Amino acid sequence: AHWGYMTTNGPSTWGKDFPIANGERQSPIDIVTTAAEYDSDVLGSNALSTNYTPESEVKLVNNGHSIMCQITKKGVLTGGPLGKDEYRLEQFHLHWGAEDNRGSEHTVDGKMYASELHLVHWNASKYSSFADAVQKPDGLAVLGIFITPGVACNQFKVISDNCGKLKTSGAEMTVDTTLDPTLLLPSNTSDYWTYLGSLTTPPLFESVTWIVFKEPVEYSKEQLLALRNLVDSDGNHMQDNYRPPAALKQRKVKKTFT
Ligand SMILES: C[C@@H](NC(=O)c1ccc(Cl)c(S(N)(=O)=O)c1)c1ccccc1O
Ligand SMILES: [Zn+2]
Repeated sequence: AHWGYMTTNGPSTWGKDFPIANGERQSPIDIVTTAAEYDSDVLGSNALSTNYTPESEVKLVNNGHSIMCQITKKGVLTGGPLGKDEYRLEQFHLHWGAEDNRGSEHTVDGKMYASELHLVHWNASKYSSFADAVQKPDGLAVLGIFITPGVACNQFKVISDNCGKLKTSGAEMTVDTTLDPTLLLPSNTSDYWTYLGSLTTPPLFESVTWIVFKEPVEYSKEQLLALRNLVDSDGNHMQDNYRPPAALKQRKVKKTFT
């Protein structure tokens, strides 16, 4: 049966088809803030920097597990734990709950946010494509942004306003409007946790340098409701499409703030 988030095919069953589910560097994790190590050279050497070109049209896909925006413009992430390597923005997507008290994949001292936005990048300094990079230990970098209910996020409107037209799995559409991924980031992009992990969805490859911002961004109740009305590949409401935290094992989480 296809993997998903239901009792019959959810995260606790993924190890059957994807044995790496019990690997040494799986994601997400619970971020224990007191155990994270301040690492000045992560901060010192060169600050994390994003240089995204705004999309001139927005390509949205209901991939049966999430709503995904495919990026066509050149967008570069570098610095911080990535050093000099340039990682190119490939897509972004989200994970969310059926209610506001759950939905994020990473947790902070056990606290779950209502949703989590993932901007997925691949190492264009070392590999030729996302597909080439996806299985390499330094192949991917993902920005994790916590979402909390509050005021509407204007830049996210192009996605939340079109969820109704992307109801079923496989639905795709191109919206003729601009979108600047920079405006999906929190205002403070200096304070983050970073650690070596994996894709949080099958095939769970251990190829991701995670960068999780401390500051959440706000989406309105209506924007969160729009996500919950999507339908997944089994015809159920796409809700609770988050993997719970995996074991930290022998890893250290670094932080850029004191
Ligand atoms: C659900 C979707 N997964 C991704 O596209 C995905 C890719 C890379 C990363 Cl790094 C992540 S994540 N969540 O770790 O940021 C998620 C998916 C998976 C398999 C087949 C089809 C499909 O659409
Ligand atoms: Zn994700």
